[in-house]
Amino acid sequence: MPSSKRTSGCIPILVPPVPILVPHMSTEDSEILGYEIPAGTTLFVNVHAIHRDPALYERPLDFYPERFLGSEKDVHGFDFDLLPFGAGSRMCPGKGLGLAVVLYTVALFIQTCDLRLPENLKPEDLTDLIALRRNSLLQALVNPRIPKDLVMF
Ligand code: HEM
Repeated sequence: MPSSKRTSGCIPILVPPVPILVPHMSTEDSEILGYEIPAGTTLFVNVHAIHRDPALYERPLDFYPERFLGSEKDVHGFDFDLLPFGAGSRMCPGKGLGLAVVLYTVALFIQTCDLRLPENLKPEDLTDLIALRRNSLLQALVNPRIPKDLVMF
C-alpha cells in the first residue's frame, strides 16, 4: 500500500477542524445537481456536512476509523467526499506538517501514557468526546508510564 494511502484514518473527519472551506470562486459557468453556477460565484464547501452524509459513509456519526482500512480514499484532495485539507489550488499548504504533528502527538501519548476514563464515563460515552462536540469536555486520566525526566510534554 503506498504511504499516501495510510493516513486517512488519522484525521478526525466527524468534526473537521475547518468545517466550511475557505471561500472558493468558480472560474467558469457550471451546473451542479441542476443548479446553475455562473463564473465568478463565491462558493462555500460544507465539509462538515459532506463527512456526515450517510450516502457517502456507513454509520457516519460513529467513531469507526476502521472504515478506512483497505479504502482507496485519501486526504490529499482528490476524493471529494474526504476533504479535511480541502482541494485544489487553495488546498491547505500545511497538510504535511498537520499530518505529521497529529501522528506524532497520538503516537507519543500512546507510547508514554496510560489513558483511562474517569469513573463517571463509560467507553460508549467516548464517541461524543472524541467527536469534540463543543459542549462536552474531553476528560481522561493520564498517567505517565515512563520516568518523569523522559516526559517531554
Ligand atoms: C491537521 C491540521 C490541519 C488541517 C485539518 C487543516 C485544514 C485546512 C483546510 C480545510 C483549509 C482550507 C482549504 C480549502 O479551502 O480548500 C486550510 C487552509 C490553510 N491552511 Fe490548513 N490545516 C491544518 C494544518 C495547517 C498548518 C500546520 C498550517 C501552516 C503551517 C496550515 C496553513 C493553512 C493556510 C495558510 C491555509 C490557507 C490556504 C489558502 O487559502 O490558499 N494549515 N487548512
